[in-house]
Amino acid sequence: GKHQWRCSDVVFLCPDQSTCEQWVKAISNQITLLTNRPKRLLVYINPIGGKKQGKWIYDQKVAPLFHKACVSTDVIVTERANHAKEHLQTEADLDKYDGLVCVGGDGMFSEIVHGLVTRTQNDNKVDLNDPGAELARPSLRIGIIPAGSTDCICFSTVGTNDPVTSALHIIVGDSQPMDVCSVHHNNSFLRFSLSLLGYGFYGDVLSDSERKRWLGPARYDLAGVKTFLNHNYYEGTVSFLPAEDDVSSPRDKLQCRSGMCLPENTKQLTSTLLMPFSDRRDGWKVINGKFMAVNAACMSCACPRSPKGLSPAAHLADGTVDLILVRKCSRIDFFRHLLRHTNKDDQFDHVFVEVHRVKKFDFQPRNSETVSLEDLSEKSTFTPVCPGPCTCNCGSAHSSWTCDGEILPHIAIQVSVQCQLVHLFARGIEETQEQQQFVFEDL
Ligand SMILES: Nc1ncnc2c1ncn2[C@@H]1O[C@H](COP(=O)(O)OP(=O)(O)OP(=O)(O)O)[C@@H](O)[C@H]1O
Ligand SMILES: CCCCCCCCCCCCC/C=C/[C@@H](O)[C@H](CO)NC(=O)CCCCC
Ligand SMILES: [Ca+2]
Repeated sequence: GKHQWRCSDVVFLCPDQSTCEQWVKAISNQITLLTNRPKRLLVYINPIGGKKQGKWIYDQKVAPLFHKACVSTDVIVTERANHAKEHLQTEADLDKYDGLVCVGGDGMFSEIVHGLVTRTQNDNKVDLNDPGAELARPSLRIGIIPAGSTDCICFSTVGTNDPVTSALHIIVGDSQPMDVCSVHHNNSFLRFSLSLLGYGFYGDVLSDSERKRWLGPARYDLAGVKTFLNHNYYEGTVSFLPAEDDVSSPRDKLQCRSGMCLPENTKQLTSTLLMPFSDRRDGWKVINGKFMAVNAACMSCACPRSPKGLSPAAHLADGTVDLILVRKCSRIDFFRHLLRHTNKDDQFDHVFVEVHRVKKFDFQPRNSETVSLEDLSEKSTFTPVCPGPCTCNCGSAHSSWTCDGEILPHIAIQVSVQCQLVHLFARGIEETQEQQQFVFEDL
């Protein structure tokens, strides 16, 4: 139930020893033929993510299953932030392995992706700072054993945050491609975004929650309430290149399910993404405004706190990102909007919310071409939305971007979807027949 997988024993009875040996041999031979199954894995464990249970979860729930399935492992328990990323980037002998395993949350998974993708670009002499470069795809798949606070990437790709389920998807060698957004500031690469890139509300929640890391997962709730009460809005310009196919839309209520987002279903998308960089302004749309939040979700961002996610119909590997613009509104309206993330109501059905399915977008804060966080820390260059005392709670002129839980050092950014850049040991969220029927009736 609820997308959870469990191990089950099957007992075969046979009349004599030699038949038994024949069966064992035949079964082993068949398993060897399953080339999708990984045999050697490199495992990174973040011992301090989430409730600090990463090591325990791996040792108690995952390692015994790998052992049973004859999957050999090298395990690295990280000693500091960026340990896993640097190890992958420079040291790890990747030819020895069939895949990587990340035991931790979204932040740890982001480290692994950054390490692996950077290593792949270096090996292929691709310049990450060039926003128009075609990135090389890593050959190793990544498995996520959820042990963080939000674990939204695991939840959105498997349907549950359960270490045993994730371990079994790794063992059977599932494969799910995944879109990644690259984020640049002018011609310098900042980061990849794998789940939520958020300015305004989520940027403020994350900035505040980083100061409360000692609180564990509860830090997000406390920072969320504080940010909600501050009720800040921010001015800026969003320019975007809409995804031109009209077959899908962020409001079509068609959730991404197992088998939908596979390379064979989305071949045409990868080719349209490789347009020359110089043509990039054709077909772009520009929106100026005062925003409570500018969010970009390249997958649904479903998590236990919001089971249908930030953009329920976003697809895992369709080469697009859903850009959600929440304009300045009253506190009660914003509360209604937030609340709809937690129930079945449509969070986009408000006059102050619009959502676009896009391939690329830029954000430029008002009154600034090159604002960086260093600039913001200097009072002299600080430009408030409302000069002098005001009653609008504008607080400060600029928010910051959160990128999978990390704060970006720049506010003016350019974002571009890298279609199916990485592959996970997952198969997307599986659906029961009743659930399919329900979606059909809804449509
Ligand atoms: N040994 C370590 N000591 C300190 N920090 C670490 C260590 N290993 C990894 N990290 C950092 O910890 C950060 C948070 O980890 P992780 O994502 O696993 O947990 P979380 O923040 O609780 O969960 P989530 O990202 O799902 O909210 C990561 O960004 C990672 O860079
Ligand atoms: C009235 C009730 C209001 C409830 C509103 C709930 C809305 C929840 C949407 C959550 C979307 C999470 C997307 C995941 C982002 C992760 O990459 C990031 C790092 O782990 N976590 C957060 O940003 C943590 C973000 C936490 C935000 C509160
Ligand atoms: Ca997508």
